[in-house]
Amino acid sequence: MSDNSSAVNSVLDQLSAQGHKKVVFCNDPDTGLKAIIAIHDTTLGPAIGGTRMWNYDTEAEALEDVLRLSRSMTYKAAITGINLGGGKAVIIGDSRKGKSEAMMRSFGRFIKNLNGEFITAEDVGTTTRDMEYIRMETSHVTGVPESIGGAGDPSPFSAKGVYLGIKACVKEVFGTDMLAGKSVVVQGIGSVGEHLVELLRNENMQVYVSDINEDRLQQVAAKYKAKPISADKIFGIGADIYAPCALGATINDYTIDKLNFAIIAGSANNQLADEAKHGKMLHDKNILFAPDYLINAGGLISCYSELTGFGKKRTMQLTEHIYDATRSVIKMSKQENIPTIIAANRIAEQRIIDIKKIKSSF
Ligand SMILES: NC(=O)c1ccc[n+]([C@@H]2O[C@H](COP(=O)([O-])OP(=O)(O)OC[C@H]3O[C@@H](n4cnc5c(N)ncnc54)[C@H](O)[C@@H]3O)[C@@H](O)[C@H]2O)c1
Repeated sequence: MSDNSSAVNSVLDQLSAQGHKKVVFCNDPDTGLKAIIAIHDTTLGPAIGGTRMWNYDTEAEALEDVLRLSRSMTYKAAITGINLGGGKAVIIGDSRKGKSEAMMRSFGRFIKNLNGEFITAEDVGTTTRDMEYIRMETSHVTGVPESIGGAGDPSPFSAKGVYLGIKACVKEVFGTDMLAGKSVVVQGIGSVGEHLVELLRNENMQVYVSDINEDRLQQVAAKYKAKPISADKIFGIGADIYAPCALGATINDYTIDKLNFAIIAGSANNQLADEAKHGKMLHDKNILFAPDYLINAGGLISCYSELTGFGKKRTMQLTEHIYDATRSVIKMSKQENIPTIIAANRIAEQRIIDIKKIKSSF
């Protein structure tokens, strides 16, 4: 028998390192499903997190991604003031070729077996249709279409939160939250990016847009009178704000010295390749970073509303808190001379500590 103990230890070590509660590996040869569900923390409520389908090169890469993303969900829910914990799921495979109803329903059964400890939603590589398939097997799924009782597409709420986060940062840097005349580069004009461009153009901002999908780039640029720029020009442009709305880790060892912006505020999850290192470098360079998990929480709030039965009005009210929450993070960062991401983490962690206390008191 081969000795797998070091591999097992290394997975458990990874869980311990970031404080994860549980990881479930899902394997269904009949449908080709290979997935990992990570539950980071459930102090505040059941763990919620999207299901991402991605063609990871290795299982180790998939595990690393799901652990990182599930931890962010804990912080996002905590700082937003909602009663949910953090989780995430990844399905390993090509979402354009490898998906089927049977696979999604099989995945739904794995979620069902967690008895409500994990609730999922749409993410990169999955659609509302996939959520409908999961719903056929379990009620522990949100972001299903409005036609079957869900809250529908969360991206307008995500964009609204990012817009409010930008406003809070502009207030700090320029002394007023008027956006007119300020310049912004929006990287990635998909579901969230397009809504954001609309909100920013409505305020007469000078908006540069970039997307690897050339047709979409030209279409969105023309629709909102934004300026299209190629992906490799992003860091050459000097603008007031950089709004990463594509994939994560765009602030890394290679890009950090090229950043010519006063503010970074966008929807992409995990924008800092190394949270501690790059958060500190931005702080030292006097670039104001709006913590991604805070300002992109509108989508999570929409899912929470779906679970609790709130309507769109209440969802928007909760999303509007993102402005004040961002201001609080900036205030703490200044007072304690710490990076904004560290300030946000402390506020989120404090809420979890406080709620843990009241849970043990009765
Ligand atoms: N949809 C939501 O409500 C929501 C909520 C929170 C966080 N987010 C995060 O925000 C980001 C955008 O989400 P979305 O739903 O708009 O995704 P999406 O898939 O609809 O859009 C992403 C866009 O980015 C483009 N893109 C990819 N790589 C690029 C690159 N290198 N340069 C420029 N463009 C690139 C894609 O072509 C696409 O148009 C993701 O990181 C997502 O995890 C989304």
